[in-house]
Amino acid sequence: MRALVVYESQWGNTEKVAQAIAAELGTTMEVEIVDSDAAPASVDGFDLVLAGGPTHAFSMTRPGTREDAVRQHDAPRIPTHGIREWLNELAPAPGVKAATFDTRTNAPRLPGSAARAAKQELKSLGFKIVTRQRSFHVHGYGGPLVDGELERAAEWAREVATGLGTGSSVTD
Ligand SMILES: Cc1cc2nc3c(=O)[nH]c(=O)nc-3n(C[C@H](O)[C@H](O)[C@H](O)COP(=O)(O)O)c2cc1C
Repeated sequence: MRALVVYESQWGNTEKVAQAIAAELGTTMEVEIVDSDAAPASVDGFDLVLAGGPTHAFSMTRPGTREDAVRQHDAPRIPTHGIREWLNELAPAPGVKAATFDTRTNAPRLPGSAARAAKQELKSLGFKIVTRQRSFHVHGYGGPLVDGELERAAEWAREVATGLGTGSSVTD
């Protein structure tokens, strides 16, 4: 079993969550973790794909929201290719297993989720969603992560690994 974890991150919170997920999956399978800017255009050779990014304006980031993060909130880095752009260019992969995650601000609690939007894109590319998407919370916009979120990330990764064996797919 080979897994690919693709993440996008401006302050590093989603990156930390992705690393916790990759480390947990790595106890039972081979895992590659890449930034969305460096993610491959095809997932050939992978059996499982996990994609995660920050929630911006109730969904996946866009170039404009990433610029706002830098200009208005002093984010230290700006991806040129977020998860949205990566998915837009990704080759279809019928039957490849997948799940999505995101980070969101803890206060105020807002509706919408990058993970939900990314899941819909993966489904339309033929991926089989094996576990319900999961959100992890940060303080404010820049973080840090709320206490316990990295443990929740590892727990979610164990759920994903367990879901691989059941053969069922998640539809909502
Ligand atoms: C322009 C912008 C829009 C945002 N919109 C939302 C939102 O709609 N809902 C939410 O929960 N958090 C929102 N956030 C907070 C981000 O989700 C938060 O910055 C992110 O989780 C940090 O992750 P990172 O360190 O990986 O970049 C927004 C942040 C920015 C900069």
